[in-house]
Amino acid sequence: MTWVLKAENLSKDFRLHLQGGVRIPVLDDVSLTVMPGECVALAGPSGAGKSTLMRCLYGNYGAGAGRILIRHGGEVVDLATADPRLVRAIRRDTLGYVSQFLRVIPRIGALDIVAEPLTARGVTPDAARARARDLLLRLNLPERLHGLPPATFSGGEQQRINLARGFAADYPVLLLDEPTASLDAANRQVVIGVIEEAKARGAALIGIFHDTEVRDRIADRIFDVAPIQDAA
Ligand SMILES: Nc1ncnc2c1ncn2[C@@H]1O[C@H](COP(=O)(O)OP(=O)(O)OP(=O)(O)O)[C@@H](O)[C@H]1O
Repeated sequence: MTWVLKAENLSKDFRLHLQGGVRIPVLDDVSLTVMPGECVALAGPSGAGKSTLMRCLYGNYGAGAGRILIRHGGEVVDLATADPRLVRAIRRDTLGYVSQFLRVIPRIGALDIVAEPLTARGVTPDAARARARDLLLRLNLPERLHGLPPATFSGGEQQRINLARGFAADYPVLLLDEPTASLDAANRQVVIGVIEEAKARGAALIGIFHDTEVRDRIADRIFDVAPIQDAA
């Protein structure tokens, strides 16, 4: 079997222009290879750079050095240097990201927010909504909420909509940022089940899981993100 995502010698600094250009080194020579069907948990103390690494892997932050290779449509692409149109195509077809907080779109109902990654790929609206409905119900989001814009939903409801959106489209690679942070025990179990199914179909998952019970259940290995002063 061959890898689906490979970060090679990744480095990332932040430069604080409002503070006289102070440089904050966060990632230094990080290399990580992820296989299909594998779940890698990013670990390390607060401030070590886990979220920064995730954002680099999604192409949100440019890397100061290194490559982020991803298999996309039979080709290997370097996300760190890909042009924005290709990055959009990768995010549509190959690389999903479940962030901690839902980005609410005014006036769009929960069902359509979840169905959108599928319709973006050309799935018919009816089929996309049917899949979205199934996932929302499985995540205990009652039907009466499906048509409503989620701006006023609780934190846990919004997180479940985000999860349904992330898992609707069967991405080959999925990034998960604390996917169970706002959930009760019953919903955590549902999410563990959804994640296990994604792994079984061959999805590669990279996540930050502060919830150790969830991490122990689903992670195949831990990848330590070392604070830079310790790594030196
Ligand atoms: N946009 C930014 N500009 C400047 N510094 C940043 C930025 N984002 C993160 N940092 C700094 O980078 C370091 C790593 O932050 P990051 O959020 O990646 O850590 P983390 O390991 O995810 O922490 P936590 O577990 O607390 O969420 C921190 O020192 C943080 O202050």
